[in-house]
This record gives sequence, C-alpha cells and structure tokens, in this order.
Amino acid sequence: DTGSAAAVPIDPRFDIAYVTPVTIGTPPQTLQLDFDTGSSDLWVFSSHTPTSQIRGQEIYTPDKSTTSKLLDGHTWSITYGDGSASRGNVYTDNFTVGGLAVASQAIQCAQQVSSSFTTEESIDGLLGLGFSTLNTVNPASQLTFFDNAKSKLGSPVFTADLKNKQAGTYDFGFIDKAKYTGEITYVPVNPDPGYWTFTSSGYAVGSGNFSGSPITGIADTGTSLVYLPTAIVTAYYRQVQGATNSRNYGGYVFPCSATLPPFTFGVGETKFTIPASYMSYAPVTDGSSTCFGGLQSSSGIGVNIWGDVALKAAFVVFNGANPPTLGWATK
Ligand SMILES: O=C(CNCCc1c[nH]c2ccccc12)Nc1scc(-c2ccccc2)c1C(=O)NCc1ccccc1
Repeated sequence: DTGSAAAVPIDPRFDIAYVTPVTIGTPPQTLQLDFDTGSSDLWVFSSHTPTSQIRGQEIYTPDKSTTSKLLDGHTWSITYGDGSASRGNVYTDNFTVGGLAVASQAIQCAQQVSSSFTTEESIDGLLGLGFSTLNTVNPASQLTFFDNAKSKLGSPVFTADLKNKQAGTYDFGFIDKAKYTGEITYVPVNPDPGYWTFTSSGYAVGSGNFSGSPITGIADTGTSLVYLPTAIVTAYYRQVQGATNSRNYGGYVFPCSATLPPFTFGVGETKFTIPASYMSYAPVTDGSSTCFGGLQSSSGIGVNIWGDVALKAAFVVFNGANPPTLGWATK
C-alpha cells in the first residue's frame, strides 16, 4: 500500500506550520493535523477538550464512531520545548492518511491543551512521525502511524516535500522521482532518544566559503525555524545590516527591508541552499517593519533543529528500515 497527502501552510503569508488532512473513525471524521517528525504522539482536539480551549478547530468525537475503543486506564501528557503542552486519554480507531489505512491506531484525545494550541485555529492536532520510543502514553506507550503502517508499505519510508508558501506533500511507502532532481544522498540516523538525528557536513553564509565542520541535529517538520550553534548564527547575522539579537523578541531580528544572504548546508557531498527569502520568517508583530530571522541559536535548546525553513529547501526521505537513514535530494 501507499499514501499521499498535501502539506498545506496554515498561514498563506508565513510558513509557521503545515497541516495534512486525515480521517478517523467510522463514518470518517476529517481533521487537519500537523505532521511532526520531532515528536511521536498522535493527539487531537476532541469531544473531551473543554470548549473554552477550542477556537475553531475540528474535533474527533469517539462516541460518534462505531469502531472507536477506549484504551482503558491509559493517559498521556506532552510538553514541547517552547512550553506548549497537552494531555488526555486514549482511544483506538480506524485511521487513514491519503488512502493509506491503519486499523486501531492509538488516537490521543486532548482533555487539556495550552493556549498556544488553542490560538492555532488551523491545527486540529499533531501526528508524530518521530520514533515510537518518544511516545508519552502511560502505562503502555503506543506506536506511531508510520510504525503501524510500515508492514503494509512497499518500502518502509515516508517523504517530506515541504514548499515555501504553497502546498507540499507527504508520501508514504514510495519515493516519487518527479519530486526531486539528481541523486538522493543517504546519511546515517541515530534513533536515540527518538528524533531523526543526522550529521550535516557543514555550512556556508551567502557566497562565503564552505565550513566543513560537522553539525549534528534533528530533521524536524514540527518546528518552523532552524536552530544552530551560536557561532554559525552570529556568522550569518554579521552579514545582515541592522541585525540584533533581541532579548525582547527572544532571538535575532532585523529591518524587514534588510538584504539577507542565502544559507547553505551540506549533507554528505550534496549542498542545499536556503534562499534568502526563506531566511526572513515573519514581522515580529503584525505590520511591524522588524522581522524575525528564520535561523536562530540552539544554545538554549540542547539540540540543533533543522526545521521547516531548511526542510522546504530539500526533498527528504525518512527511511524507517533497520538501520534507519535520512535521504536528502535537491528539487
Ligand atoms: O517538539 C518538537 C517538534 N514538535 C513541535 C510541536 C509544536 C510545539 N508548539 C507548536 C505550535 C504549533 C504547532 C506545533 C507545535 N521539536 C523539538 S525537539 C527539541 C525542542 C526544544 C526543546 C527545548 C527548547 C526548545 C525546543 C523542540 C521544540 O519544542 N520544537 C518546537 C519549538 C521550538 C522552538 C520554538 C518554538 C517551538
């Protein structure tokens, strides 16, 4: 079997996050989920979520599904590095993504979500595509959709083809040659503690020379920006007129009118250039002439994160074979 579904930016102006339609239950209930290779919980806004915490999201109502089953006594609770969080109970139900079906997928129903999820009206939940070791369900952790689907897939892979300010695609079980150019460079993945962790072969700022120092980080579709070591980030913003590291805004900002250099990162012998236009993320507040950078320091995080700003410059193969690898191709 295979599956293919669109990854649609939730805001036409800035690529904050992407959502993908899924169906849950019988008859099918359609929700838009944020596919997230940086976590491993599949959680949804639901009939168990207090209405005060729902603002326009679609919800999953297990009681309306003839195939839903309560996973008795199981709970979950997740907190992301930005302080956002959710928790709740667990059902199993039929689940499909782009024509690929999994019976009795664990669906984590939110009984509590933090304000940053309430205010993201276009996100009805998250679909974790990290390794199942990161799943937070207690007392028994649950498998991700990808782990449940793997045995049905021709090839144990999924691919991310995210795009700038337009819809991209997540494919499951096959690699679409029409989506990339040249050869795919595969690199080893360290699945411990559960992220798609790989090592980049270096970077360059604008037309500067390539620095071949290895950068270990995670391929994370659930994080908007790129977070790298401070030395790299300061080297980048040294080339941006008027850029400052703002305590007030929590990162590097610059005049929206500034000329930005592109940013190149290496995977094996292949080089990926993030165009300058991707490196300006958004005005710090609506209408402001101060913009927040798409590249920020990872010093407070503890891990380097290759988020959407980087991933949308490539076609990425998440190879769930044993051992797992990541494939990168230009497009
Ligand atoms: O959690 C994920 C992927 N799912 C995000 C789901 C999500 C969390 N709010 C959301 C809001 C909307 C949609 C999805 C999400 N990735 C990782 S690995 C390490 C960290 C981390 C650890 C410590 C400190 C910082 C990061 C994060 C992290 O918190 N990223 C989000 C972020 C990173 C920086 C700034 C903001 C957010």
